[in-house]
Amino acid sequence: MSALTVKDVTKSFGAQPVLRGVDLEVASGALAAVLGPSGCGKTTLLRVVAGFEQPDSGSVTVGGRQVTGPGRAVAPERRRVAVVPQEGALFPHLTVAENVAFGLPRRARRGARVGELLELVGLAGYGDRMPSQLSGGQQQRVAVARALAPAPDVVLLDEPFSALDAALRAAVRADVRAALHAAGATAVLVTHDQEEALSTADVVAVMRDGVVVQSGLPQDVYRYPKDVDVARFVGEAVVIPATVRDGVVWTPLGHLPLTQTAADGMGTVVLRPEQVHLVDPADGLPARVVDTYFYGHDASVRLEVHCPGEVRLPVVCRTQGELPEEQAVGVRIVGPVTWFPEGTAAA
Ligand SMILES: Nc1ncnc2c1ncn2[C@@H]1O[C@H](COP(=O)(O)OP(=O)(O)OP(=O)(O)O)[C@@H](O)[C@H]1O
Repeated sequence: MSALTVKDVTKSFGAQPVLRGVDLEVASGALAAVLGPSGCGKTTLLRVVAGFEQPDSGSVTVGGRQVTGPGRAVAPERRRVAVVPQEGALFPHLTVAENVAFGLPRRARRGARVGELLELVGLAGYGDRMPSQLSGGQQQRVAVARALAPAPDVVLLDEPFSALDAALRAAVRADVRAALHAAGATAVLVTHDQEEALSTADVVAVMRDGVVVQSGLPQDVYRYPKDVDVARFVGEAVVIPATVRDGVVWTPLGHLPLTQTAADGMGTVVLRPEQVHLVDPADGLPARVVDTYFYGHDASVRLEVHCPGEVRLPVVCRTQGELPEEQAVGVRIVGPVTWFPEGTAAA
């Protein structure tokens, strides 16, 4: 069953259309990421779901009850929707326990629930501290505990990790995800960080220019992007001109297997850097190293492949360490590539 359904929601600010028919469905208990570039309308969508903003048209259903629709606007506090803002926004003059209890009905504030929630977010024993005595990551966990306190139907998280430094972000992300799952909560996480969306969410909805252009499992969105823009947005993409003849795709890198069947015509194929394997120069297409970007866990190496017919093609691969510039290598493409016929492949 779906805990949240957004149907054809539109919203303009003055003459500027910001949401242009958003559809989104989140299954009960799932963590969905809404992923999109800055300004595509993510926060506005969240505000519409929370009830802070009334859309021009469309509907929002939470836990089977329509909360926004034609002639219908349930007040934010009556929606059973909780919001975790970018920076926790804890009450500075209340203790951690009091902050969490704030989300509970008055009669439940003295019971065991606050302790359970703090344990859920890994902060058992922190109840008497003041927010100023906590790290940024701990404050975000308290904000999540407070949001979960009234057992809302849906928790909305607006870029909740963006203020944390890189090392802390991954750990807090994992803990928050575990806490949401342990609580059985349905959640929507808004982010412009593709790695965060792919690694944290059960489903990813990619948003662009006020619409959800593709949603699905993180693996599917990454492997089978709907167009070249989505491919580029959810990860590094190698984009190559191609032609399909008799159902077979031809590229400057040779004949490559496709993820789907294709009608004859011109277009492009997209593959991922991890599909570009380095082999002995004698065993693959000849290439030379242009430069390397070192990321610690791996490195991204830009190559120029020397294809038949004097064609020079830029591709990217992943390696464990740097390679010297100008080094001669061989290249082999492994696994199927995604085909976009001309006209569908937004550049
Ligand atoms: N209250 C408002 N009045 C006028 N324009 C607004 C208002 N709220 C948002 N906008 C505009 O709507 C557009 C989308 O904003 P929104 O905050 O939803 O995008 P976003 O995808 O969340 O971006 P970011 O990742 O930068 O937060 C922006 O151009 C923004 O300036």
